[in-house]
Amino acid sequence: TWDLTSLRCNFGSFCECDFRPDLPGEGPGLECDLAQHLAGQHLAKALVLKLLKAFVQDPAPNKPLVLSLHGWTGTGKSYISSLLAQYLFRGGLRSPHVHHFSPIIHFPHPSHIERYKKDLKSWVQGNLTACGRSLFLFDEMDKLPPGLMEVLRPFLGPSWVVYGTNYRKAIFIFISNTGGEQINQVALEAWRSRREREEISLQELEPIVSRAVLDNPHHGFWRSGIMEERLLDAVVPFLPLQRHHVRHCVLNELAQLGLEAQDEVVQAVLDSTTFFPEDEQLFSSNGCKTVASRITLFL
Ligand SMILES: Nc1ncnc2c1ncn2[C@@H]1O[C@H](COP(=O)(O)OP(=O)(O)OP(=O)(O)O)[C@@H](O)[C@H]1O
Repeated sequence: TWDLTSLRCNFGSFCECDFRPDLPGEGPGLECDLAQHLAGQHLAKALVLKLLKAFVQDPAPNKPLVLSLHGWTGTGKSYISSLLAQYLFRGGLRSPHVHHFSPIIHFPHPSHIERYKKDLKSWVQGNLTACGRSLFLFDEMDKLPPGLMEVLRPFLGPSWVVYGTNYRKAIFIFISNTGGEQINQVALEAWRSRREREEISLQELEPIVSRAVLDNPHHGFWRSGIMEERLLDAVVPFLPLQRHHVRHCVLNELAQLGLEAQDEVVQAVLDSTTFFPEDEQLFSSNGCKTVASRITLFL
């Protein structure tokens, strides 16, 4: 049987599939959701919104949008990615045009690297042929078998157009903890010298994070040429979360459960959170990662 959508998709570069971007600042939309719910990430929020708006408004982008998210555990990298999927694609993470790769699930055996390479390449190519507006999410980039990511390089640049499908409309997001310790150090030094957290700039973090990636042989970009050829549109740093950010996460979670903010619950979650460094007790050891599960203990 003929599927009309895929027929249109195969023959036209206009195919937008499930792509329904909803980004603007007023009313519901990604910007509003991030403003309300994303705690403590002024750089990531501004950068992602700016790049995404420009990309989505461009009917013929000259390369795919390629973002690499970096930061300590539980600081919102997966969270922002799932919101992005939700506000770009009907069905969000469950849309058939949103593809999520996790090393443990998809690439568990380093000895199968050649097969993974072949499969990944044909998977990306096949899906981009079906829909130029696809989102590819790669989690835990620092746990991938070495060499795998080099098959993606041709898809991330400006010149990959095949069979009338515009490969340059895709979005690639890469997530890792690489650079997290370095970002934490900058945030700690800022705090120690009484600088506002919001004064920390991308210009100061970007080279530090890029260096950490280039120096990490376990990161998927290692020797892939992706960094060297400047195929990333942005390195997006996530700052470590402080006590008041964790509090924000607790309030988000309670609202999500349809519950009023209860001081005892907020306090109990904060009391059970561990902070570092030892002396200052400033940043949450696992960000907001275990907030949801701990809340249920105190309700
Ligand atoms: N900055 C934040 N603002 C609001 N909520 C957050 C933030 N960071 C984390 N959370 C909450 O904590 C949960 C876990 O965070 P998330 O999975 O995004 O962490 P991560 O940065 O991807 O961590 P990891 O590096 O361990 O994968 C999210 O689903 C979200 O509910």
